[in-house]
Amino acid sequence: MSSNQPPFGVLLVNLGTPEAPTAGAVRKYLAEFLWDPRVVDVARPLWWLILHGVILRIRPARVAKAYASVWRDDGSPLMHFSLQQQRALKEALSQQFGQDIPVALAMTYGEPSMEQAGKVLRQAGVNNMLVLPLYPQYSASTTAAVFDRLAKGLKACPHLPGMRWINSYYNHPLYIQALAQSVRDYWQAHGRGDRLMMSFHGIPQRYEDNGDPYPAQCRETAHLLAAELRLQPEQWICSFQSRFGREEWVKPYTDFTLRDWGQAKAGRVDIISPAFAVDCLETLEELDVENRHLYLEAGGREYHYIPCLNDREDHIRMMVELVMANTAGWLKTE
Ligand SMILES: C=CC1=C(C)c2cc3[nH]c(cc4nc(cc5[nH]c(cc1n2)c(C)c5CCC(=O)O)C(CCC(=O)O)=C4C)c(C)c3C=C
Ligand SMILES: [Fe+2]
Ligand SMILES: [Fe+2]
Repeated sequence: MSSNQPPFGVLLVNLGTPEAPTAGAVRKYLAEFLWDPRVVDVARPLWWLILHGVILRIRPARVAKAYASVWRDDGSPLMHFSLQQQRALKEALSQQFGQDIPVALAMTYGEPSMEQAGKVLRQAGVNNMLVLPLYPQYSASTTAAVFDRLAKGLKACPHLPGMRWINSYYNHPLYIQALAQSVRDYWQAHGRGDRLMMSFHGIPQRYEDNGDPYPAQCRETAHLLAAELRLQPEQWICSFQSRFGREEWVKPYTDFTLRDWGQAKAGRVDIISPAFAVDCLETLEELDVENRHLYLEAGGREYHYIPCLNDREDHIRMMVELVMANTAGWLKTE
């Protein structure tokens, strides 16, 4: 290993997002994302007909409008905050290790692709790579899809780097503490609600029945966060959002619960979404706009959305700890 060669590099991976808030770009994104059997497991010929014959003809125009309402200068919120996170982690790791640690960002669907990120790491001289999927809770539909896409991206690589992999961090003490601190910070600035809703992206109930541990890990994150905040059982709920299609998804549903609470004239609800490492369409549009209207129109009094951890210092600190714990033996001095 030459003296300026880094001991390892980090590959951060998130889901992917359209390149523009237009129907065409959203169609391209959804066509790739929703064709992955890890995401939708319906038999291929039937799913091809439904996807191309129905969904991709109708959904992109509606979803593009939602993206347009939250779009940023440098892309969608998911892209904007992921880039911020990548820069912050690189900076923090370089300070921690006293040398430059390359950190590349890839998306499972779209760009930057695994191939592009791999090139960045290769050019930086990386021989050992830690893969950190940005999903606190493991799901076959997200984390395993990263693995599939990474393997595909490495097919043409003659000399694979040493590789390690972080499967999940749903119960990591620093992750729970960062979530709790973000809630406390929010309460400090905006007052405190009567109930805290912890709303996670859902998956079909069938996926859990077939062994996907994601909902159980979400429930565990929620319990740990409630305990950290010393909440009583009636002060919090773990729910699931972002349903897609007609089959049953894991329950309770965020939107149905908010409607019921609104109709029961519940007071102030605070909502946080701990399944997402960064804010995205599903938080800034679905939770902060759509579900806010739903709750207030049903009769609820006040609704507050608490942002994702994004590039908060305690979030980045947790990532540094994850990296340190998973790169033992890769440092020159060890
Ligand atoms: C069967 C469909 C879907 C499954 C299963 C699913 C699981 C899942 N998704 C995330 C994280 C994100 N999903 C996002 C958007 C999104 N998700 C689906 C469908 C499924 N997700 C769709 C169709 C969309 C696109 C928007 C829409 O058409 O409604 C996003 C946001 C992307 C962005 O650009 O902002 C994220 C992030 C998780 C964590 C998860 C299961 C664990
Ligand atoms: Fe999703
Ligand atoms: Fe959504």
